[in-house]
Amino acid sequence: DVSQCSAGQRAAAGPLVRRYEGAARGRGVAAAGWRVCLAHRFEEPRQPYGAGDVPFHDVLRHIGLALRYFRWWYKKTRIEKKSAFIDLLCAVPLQQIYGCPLGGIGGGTITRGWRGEFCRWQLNPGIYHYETVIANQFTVCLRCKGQTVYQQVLSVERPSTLQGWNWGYCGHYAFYHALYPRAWMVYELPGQNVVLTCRQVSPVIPHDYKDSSLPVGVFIWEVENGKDEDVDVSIMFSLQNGTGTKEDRSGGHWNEPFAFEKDGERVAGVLLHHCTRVNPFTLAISAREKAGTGVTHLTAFNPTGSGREVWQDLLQDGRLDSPAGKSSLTEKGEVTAAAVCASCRVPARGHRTLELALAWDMPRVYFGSKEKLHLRRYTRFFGSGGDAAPALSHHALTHYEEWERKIEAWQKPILENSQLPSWYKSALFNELYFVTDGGTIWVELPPDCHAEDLQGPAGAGLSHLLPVLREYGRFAYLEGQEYRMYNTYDVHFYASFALVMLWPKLQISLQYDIAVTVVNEDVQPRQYLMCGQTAQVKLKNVVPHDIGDPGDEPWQRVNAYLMHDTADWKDLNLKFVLQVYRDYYLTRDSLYLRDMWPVCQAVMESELKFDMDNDGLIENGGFADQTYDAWVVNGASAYCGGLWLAAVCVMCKMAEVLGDAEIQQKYTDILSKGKEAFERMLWNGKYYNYDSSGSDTSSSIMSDQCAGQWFLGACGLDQGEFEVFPKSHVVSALKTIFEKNVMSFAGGTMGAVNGMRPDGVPDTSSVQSNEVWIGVVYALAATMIQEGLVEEGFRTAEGCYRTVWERLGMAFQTPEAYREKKVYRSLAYMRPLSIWSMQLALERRASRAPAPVQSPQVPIHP
Ligand SMILES: CC(C)CCC[C@@H](C)[C@H]1CC[C@H]2[C@@H]3CC=C4C[C@@H](O[C@@H]5O[C@H](CO)[C@@H](O)[C@H](O)[C@H]5O)CC[C@]4(C)[C@H]3CC[C@]12C
Repeated sequence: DVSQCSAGQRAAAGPLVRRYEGAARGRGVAAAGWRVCLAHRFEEPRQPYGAGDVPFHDVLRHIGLALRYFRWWYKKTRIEKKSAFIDLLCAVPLQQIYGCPLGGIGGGTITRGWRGEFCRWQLNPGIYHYETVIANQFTVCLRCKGQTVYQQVLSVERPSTLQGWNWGYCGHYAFYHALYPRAWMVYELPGQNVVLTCRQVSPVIPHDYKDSSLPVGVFIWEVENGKDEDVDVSIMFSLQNGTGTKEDRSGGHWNEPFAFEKDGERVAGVLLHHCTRVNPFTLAISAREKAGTGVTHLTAFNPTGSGREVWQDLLQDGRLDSPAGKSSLTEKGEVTAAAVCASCRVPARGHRTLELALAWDMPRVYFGSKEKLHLRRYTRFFGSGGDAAPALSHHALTHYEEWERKIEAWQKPILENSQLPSWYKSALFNELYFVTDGGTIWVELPPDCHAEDLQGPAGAGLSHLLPVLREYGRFAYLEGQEYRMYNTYDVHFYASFALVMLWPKLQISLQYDIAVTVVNEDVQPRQYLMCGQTAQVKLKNVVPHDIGDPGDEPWQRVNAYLMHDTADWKDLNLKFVLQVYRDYYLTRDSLYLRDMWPVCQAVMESELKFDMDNDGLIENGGFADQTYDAWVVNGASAYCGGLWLAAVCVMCKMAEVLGDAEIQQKYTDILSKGKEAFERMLWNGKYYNYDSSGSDTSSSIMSDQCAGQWFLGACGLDQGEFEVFPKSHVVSALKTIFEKNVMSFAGGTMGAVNGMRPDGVPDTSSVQSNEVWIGVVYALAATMIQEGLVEEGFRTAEGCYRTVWERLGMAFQTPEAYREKKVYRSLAYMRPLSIWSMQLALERRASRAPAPVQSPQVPIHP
């Protein structure tokens, strides 16, 4: 039966389905997730942060930076004709259209919008373009008693090309539902009594290091026939050869039909060979053939014309012509497309399934500099010859059920926990999109690679570097789609929870890569834009800001960021040490701990020089020397001082585990001095002051002041002999943040503002104190949960989720920051993955024991 839903159920489904006029609920659609009617409009206009939004005092303060940046930007973009790693002058405009991306980890991603469009592309690693390719569509054809009764492109668009197609599906009769890595689209076909549910599945499976790397997505079409007669149903999937850029017209592209049979399973479709000079690739559209399901194709058609020949072909008999042989090569200026069609008969009042897939094979990739060839992770399973698309398609269509079983087993305990709010379930899984759609790249180590090649001239002495990278490859993801730096480390600190909890080996591999860069240097001098001073790119024994720009040669040349000389940043080294212990605590990988131990000691030695007065506490340098890179800190500070004490604490713990008594004593002494100094200099009776400089804003309430405690709590080092920050102080600080930064800001509906003055007015002393950072808010919520302020934690985080996903239409592009009004900054950002630390906190509360990452999740009772 075609399942129906009532108006009440519609209302319960969320605020974005108010315009839904259909009655269908679809088939197998998850209960929790992000749901939106295809007729929805996001009303609130928001803009990227621009020069016009900078208050006068900031203009004066940053005038030097602005001039230096402009000079650098002009040389980069206009003279060298390259793109800037952060383009402050051409921000990506906000489009409130995105849905779940397709594809596994590190093989590139193709994002579909919630209206079904194919609109965001990342095939060249780390490089995005935002283009809706109009020919990429699903079209349905219904036939009764040998006559076509209905044929419709399942798109609400009315484009100027392909005018021979029937566009303009009425969005009021369909909804989209995302629960990453799956999404559903439910279409009621007006006047037909037929409901289509398209389930989109990508292979993103925790603790899986094979199928999770595959560049594929599957579309399972559930067809429910509510009629009293049989219906022949066809779903046609059309795709342009390319990604919507000018390269689609560069000539030399061609298509060919294919069929692939293995283990008695056959898939058929069309390969679209995209023959560019750099990073050529093949797209494949296909469908699974089975008893009662026919698969037909059209090898090539012109997607810029009327498309009438395609339309008529399908209309005639619900099938495509299926010519044999290859298409000719496209001429310069010409674009080509192909289509595959799966058809079956659905009995009266019955149900059938059609399975289609999209795969893309770009096995060998160059980054912008084109210096080194990299092989993607999936090539170890499917080869690097560029001919894997048929096998990938076959694998996807014959394994998606297994993927779904694994995804369900992973998500079920969380989804079924009635004590968790529904928005949280959506946020937790949907924010995970960034693991794949963060410009992510996952590559193999070249087979002839030696430890010396990796460790650089200094040699890191990391005994397990080679085995780890050989087995699990190298992983990198961007700070943000607009902030094009890989593995930005001060931000990864927050996001790393998702990785260590779900793909711990990728976190370990990433950490090895960072460890290698620590012991190496890059003596090239360059000018830093914030202060204008010149210094070398990378100093020895410090953690880099990032692992490089995909527009250049990441891993080879680190520190793409040139706003500040981050050798003087106070947080990076500490964040490395904290992650090492957190990873060890969650994975129990003692080989990793042993390898990282000398690196931790080296970076802590570097850090010790920031304790100028030898009181056991580091001081900030009077510039924005940490992740809040436009918010000046001077003297002892709650953020960096807190991280420092937490790092010193884990040094003691690691020394204890490794039996290094001398180091343990050294850091125990520092810790006892430092704790005393921290309390004396920063505690004001209610919370920790922003810094100890005594400036006008020293007493600001920073939402992230408990970051050190957050990490200690996550690795079970927050009580007993390891208590660093007095419990009563932590709780008081969190309550103050909740009262001031959360509840006194935007009526408590937008999360926590970064900096609040004690009188309840946001701290406007810098461009960042006045922002809400979504990733910081999720981390803050986790800290609250850890400390027993569970309701406050959920309330705090909910504000961000509702603002981003429901009010501002920023689904699948959660930004770094927004302000109370008008602006946001840096779309599709890494930091919000920190929501997984909320999950860790909940699991810890439920079990009151360390949650080993390999075991199934326990039910949560917040
Ligand atoms: C005279 C002009 C009209 C005045 C112009 C003022 C502008 C120059 C500045 C106003 C806002 C500044 C930007 C704010 C944020 C930035 C982000 C930063 O990169 C990353 O940011 C993360 C924090 O969000 C940080 O944790 C990461 O480590 C960083 O990689 C880069 C600088 C900047 C873009 C900053 C630049 C100057 C302004 C635009």
